[in-house]
This record gives sequence, C-alpha cells and structure tokens, in this order.
Amino acid sequence: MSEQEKELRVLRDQIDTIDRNIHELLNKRASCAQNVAEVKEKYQGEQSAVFYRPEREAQVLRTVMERNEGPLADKEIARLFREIMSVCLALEEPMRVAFLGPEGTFTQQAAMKHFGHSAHNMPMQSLKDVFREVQSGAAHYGVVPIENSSEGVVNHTLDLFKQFNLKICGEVEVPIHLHLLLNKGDSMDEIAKIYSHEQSLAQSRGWLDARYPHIDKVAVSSNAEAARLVMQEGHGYAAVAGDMAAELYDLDAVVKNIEDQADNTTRFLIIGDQDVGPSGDDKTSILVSVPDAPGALYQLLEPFHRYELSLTRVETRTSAKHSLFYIDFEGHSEDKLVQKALAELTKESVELKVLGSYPKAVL
Ligand SMILES: O=C(O)C(=O)C[C@]1(C(=O)O)C=C[C@@H](O)C=C1
Repeated sequence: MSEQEKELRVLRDQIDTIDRNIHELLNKRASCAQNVAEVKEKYQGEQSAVFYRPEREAQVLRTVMERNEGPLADKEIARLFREIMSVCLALEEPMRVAFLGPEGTFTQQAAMKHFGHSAHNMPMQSLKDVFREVQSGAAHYGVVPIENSSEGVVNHTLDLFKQFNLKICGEVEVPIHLHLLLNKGDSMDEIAKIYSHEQSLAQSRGWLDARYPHIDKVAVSSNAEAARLVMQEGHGYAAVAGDMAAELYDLDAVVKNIEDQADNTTRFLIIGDQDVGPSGDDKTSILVSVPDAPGALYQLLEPFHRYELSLTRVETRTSAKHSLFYIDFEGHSEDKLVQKALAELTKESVELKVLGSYPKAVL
C-alpha cells in the first residue's frame, strides 16, 4: 500500500465511523418526528391534525445557521437540514404541493427549496388552479409567484387572494439565473430561433440584443416549455431558461447567467388553509380597502408608523368604488402592537382581510 493509500485509508475509516453515527442519529430523529405526529393526532379532536409547522421549521433552520461554525457555509448546512425535515415530515404525512407548472419552472424550484425533495409535486396549468386545488383540499399547500425584483408584482396572484379564502403560510425567495440552452453538441453560431417566457426574454433583453440582434425571439407559456420545444425541434433552436429546465430536457447551458440584473430574484408565497404561529421573525400580509378620498393611503399607513411596524411592501389595486391596498409588514398578528394597528385599520376600512402571518424567508 502506498503512503497516499495509507493516509486515505485512515481518513476514510474516520468518515465511515462518522457516517454510522449520522445514520443512526438521522433514524433517531425520524422516529422522534413520528412520535410528534402521534402527539399531534392525539390532541387534534375532530379536526384533522396539522403536520406541517412552518414556524418550527424556520426556527430549526435559523438555529442551525446561527450555531454553524463551518467549514460548511450557513446556507449549505441549512439546505441539508431542510432536506432532513422534508423526509421527517413525509414520514408524518407526505405533503401534496401544487405550483404553477409545468415541471422545470422556477416555481417548482421554489416549491422544492421550501418543502425539500420529499414533497409530492402537483404542477398546475394556471395560478387559479393552484388556489383551487388548495381550497378543495386536493393539495395541502400551493406555491405562487408574488413579485420579481425587476418585473414587479404579480397582480394576478394578488387578485386571487380576493376570490379565495386562503392563508399565506410562508414565503420563499429564489435567485433567478437564466442560461442560454442548446441541444447537446449544437453550436451557438447556428441559432435560428430563441424561445422563452416573455418575462425571461425581458430579463435577458440586454444580453440577447447584443449577442443575437437579428434572431427571432419567441415568447411561449413558460421557460420550461421553451426548453421542451428546443429538445423537440432539435438543431438550430435555443431556449432561455433555468437549471431545472436544462436538467429536465437534457440541454446544455452554453452561456450561464445571461440575466441583465445579477441580483434578479423572485419571491413566492406558500398558500394553505392554516394559521401559522409566531416564529420570532415574521411578516404579516393584509388586503385592505378604504373609501376613495384624498390622503386615504396616508391615513391607512399612519398607525404602522405610530406602532413602529416596518412596511415591506405596499401595492395599490384598482377597484370600482374603493381603493384597495395589499400591504406586507414586519410582525405577527399575535403581537400586541400588530393587533392594535389592525384594530385601528379595521375602523378606517371598508374591508380588511388578514392574509396571514408567516416566518420571513430563511434561505
Ligand atoms: O416539530 C414538529 O412539529 C415536527 O413535526 C417535526 C419537524 C422536524 O422534522 O423538525 C417536521 C415537520 C414540521 O413541519 C416541523 C418540524
């Protein structure tokens, strides 16, 4: 045995021992989660038990990141624990998660980032179908895009909160990295047509116009569909899409990260039929309509200032008679100051709908 082999043998023996310990501990943790499930069921009474607890998951992930001393990066170690909780939750009850499909979109990436790989994916054809599946109970939770750092808010999602009686149970942020995808072996110099979703075309417009000013750019229903078309149509076609689409349709990312803004991020919401307890670092979202009058928004926002509640987003929506606002702020609906502010808002408004309090995105 060479010196190198001897040294490797010693280190690999250490890894084997560590793996045995990790393995044993993982199964111990999983058994513990099964016991948690039994306790949840025992005290649930007539209603069905709620197994997924976003506030607890956020606390676990924050604790993991706080105590992390490396060499693994905070986000990497948290990602591992994310998957551990995903398999533990699947032992309690496999989660059915609906999202705006098809498979391979950034929304699916968001669903996996939030629920891990053990959740059961349910790609839907429209945002409305996602809401419908969750409301009917066919899906436990749904994942819908709410805003993109360069394109702004997804108004359709906001409007669906008015139509459906669902709660926001969480948020997840996904950095949007767009790549130029080709069939394996194809040349970048022989592209005749480029497919993508219109938002992705807009988000990489600068790069596309500089590199391919005279090539047809065709908007399709999603960037996963763009990747599928490239796979189907073969030579001479390209797609602008993300990693998941590239993997799903076995395409090569010949140029990576062609988005014009390097910090291009989309925020997604987790919707469900559940009130989430405080995690210690939460946000609350409300929909509120007030009579049309000068200074209506100022009056509405004043209590937030007085109670020192930080606003993270204010969106105005048009409505026939009233002004409608979608407001996100820091704090939980069980917090005293939040309750005071909401009570004052109720007096001023025609209608106030608390869409939910939920943990701030951890990863
Ligand atoms: O603490 C719980 O309620 C659990 O069910 C355990 C656990 C975990 O694996 O840590 C699993 C699923 C929940 O969403 C939260 C946490």
